[in-house]
Amino acid sequence: MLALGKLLELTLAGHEPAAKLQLTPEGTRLRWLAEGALEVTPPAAGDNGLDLLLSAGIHGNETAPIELLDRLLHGIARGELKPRVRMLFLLGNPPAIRQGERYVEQDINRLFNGRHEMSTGFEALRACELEHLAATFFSQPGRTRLHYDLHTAIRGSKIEQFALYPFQEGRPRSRRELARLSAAGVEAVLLHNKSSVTFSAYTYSQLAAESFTLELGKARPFGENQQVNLDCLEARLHAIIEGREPETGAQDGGIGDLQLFAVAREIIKHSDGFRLHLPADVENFSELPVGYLLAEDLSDTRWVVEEQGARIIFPNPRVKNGLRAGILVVPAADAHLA
Ligand SMILES: O=C(O)CCC(=O)N[C@@H](CCC(=O)O)C(=O)O
Ligand SMILES: [Zn+2]
Repeated sequence: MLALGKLLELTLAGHEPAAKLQLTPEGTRLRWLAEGALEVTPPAAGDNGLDLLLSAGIHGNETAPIELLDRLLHGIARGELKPRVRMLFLLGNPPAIRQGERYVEQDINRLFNGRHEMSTGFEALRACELEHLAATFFSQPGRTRLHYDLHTAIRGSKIEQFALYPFQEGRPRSRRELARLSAAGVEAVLLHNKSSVTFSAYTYSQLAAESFTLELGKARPFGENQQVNLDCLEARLHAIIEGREPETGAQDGGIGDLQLFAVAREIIKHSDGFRLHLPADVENFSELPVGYLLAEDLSDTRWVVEEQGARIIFPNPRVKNGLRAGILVVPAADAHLA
């Protein structure tokens, strides 16, 4: 196997490879760009015009997606997986991955879309570097751009695998991409309704990629991900990478059984007085009845459920003040698909 295929090993060891460029016998080029960053370029004759960015480890303790990228890269570096797409592999927060923590000083996934400029510390610098790496990768005109930012969640979920679709004013959601996600085993998609500071929001709004945050199960340490079943996604990624993706049914409008949700409200923690009235082990997509007192904060702020069919995702009272402590979602009435 080509040594550059061992991006995860290099990153865990904090090593810079001596040789930055390597070729497989078929002519696929692997180029190390920075810590945790590797570009894969197929032979020109086989290139099908897709630029695919796969990122994981934006949160350092979400290891199943990191292991998935590691398997894909090993396959490419061994010549078993033969890419027909340009690819950029990014391991988002190497120090946090080494420590097995979500982040070290601050959550990188709150520092994109320029937010890093208002902050300090290495995570702000890394967010800036990741933006540049993605912008350079997606700078070639006339190509199709796709970004999957792979995560696992802090808690269990009633819907195991789901995606979050960023928002940009006036831009319709892609039926084709939703069908592709459905075929990859994703069961639900949450449609954001405002711009955001996540990595997928940045590549979607600034780099014109089709971008998604994928939540693939519950976060566990390296080697303990037997319960996270990535078989369906992995098979679909193999097919995308090798340019042999079966028809998704999107042409006849089909997105299968994919459930679509809209953001009703984001719950923001404003102070240390914030109290979330949910059991510690509540699962994502748990339904909440109308009238339920979800949270309270200083100055008599009360978050009471008003929406029929509301469900909670990502409840987390431990976030820093000013950040999102949960999202209330409802079934999407109008998805505006193209
Ligand atoms: O499990 C949780 O509470 C958080 C899971 C997580 O990290 N989710 C992402 C979603 C990003 C998005 O809204 O697209 C995040 O919060 O960064
Ligand atoms: Zn995450």
